[in-house]
Amino acid sequence: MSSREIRIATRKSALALWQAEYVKARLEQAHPGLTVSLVPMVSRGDKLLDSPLSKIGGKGLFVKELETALLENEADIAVHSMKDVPMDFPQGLGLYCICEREDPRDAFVSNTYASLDELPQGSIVGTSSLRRQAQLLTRRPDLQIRFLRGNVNTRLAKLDAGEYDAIILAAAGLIRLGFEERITSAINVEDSLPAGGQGAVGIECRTADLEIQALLKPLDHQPTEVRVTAERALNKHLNGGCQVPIACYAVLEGDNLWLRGLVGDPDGGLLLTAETRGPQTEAASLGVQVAEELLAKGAGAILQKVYGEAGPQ
Ligand SMILES: NCc1[nH]cc(CCC(=O)O)c1CC(=O)O
Repeated sequence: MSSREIRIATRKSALALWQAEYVKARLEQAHPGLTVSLVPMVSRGDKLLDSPLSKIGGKGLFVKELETALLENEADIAVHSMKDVPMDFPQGLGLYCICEREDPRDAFVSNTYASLDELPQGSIVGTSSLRRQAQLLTRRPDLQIRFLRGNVNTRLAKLDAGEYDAIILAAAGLIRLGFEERITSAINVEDSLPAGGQGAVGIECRTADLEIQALLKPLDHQPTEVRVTAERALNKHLNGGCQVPIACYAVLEGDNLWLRGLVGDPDGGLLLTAETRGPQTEAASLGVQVAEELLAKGAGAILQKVYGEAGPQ
């Protein structure tokens, strides 16, 4: 079995390559003698880095090429940031492994100010996440949110060029790429509830490839999988992806899961929240439950407004 080669389809961004190398190292460590190689490819999302993703078809753009490579047997597994993985998989593919979660929080990064609270009135903050924007503007209606996209290195370079007073990034991406010291302050989940799956890496492969699925088993992290399952169930019920103002975050309390969800108006001023606690064996239904509560509070109207502008993913 270990004489088999595993080919990892990956995007070429620094973070994607880091994640693919991480999975390669973990697989080689778990299975001495196994050969693991990287198959780097350019996704449509990477070619369109400067346009608002919400206007060019959503996050799915980053995974489609990788999935095609799996289906055409040009690669065996694809490594993804869980927060970018669409809820549904093409026929013949599925998610078979979720690795241990890195810090799930959003990070405040500034060369001038120590924290969100210290930003002067009217400061310019870079993010292109409607989820971050909705939460920031609700807390600080005075801030000016400016569009910021590109990979992690590009975003930091734009901050350093003086285009923004501060930017918000996922702490996990910064930590993985060795930029932990650029995190000026991590933002409490109470102040910026993360995106579903943020900080977790997942592995997709062919449903029929039981041999690969067995090889992936040692990389699976059960607590992370349970948490991300609840978060993704919430997102799925709201038809959401990363490019919608939906946040959700689950933590384990013994055998119980505590799931918090939020839908916010990107223009600020309105954050709908809901939460529940229940047995971790019910992760998916807890997600649906919180999503239903958000809908009952009026989340549908906010999402309709966003989808109306961008189209559902
Ligand atoms: N949206 C892009 C993206 N996808 C995953 C990460 C970071 C790491 C992660 O969440 O695993 C990022 C960058 C960011 O949001 O700052």
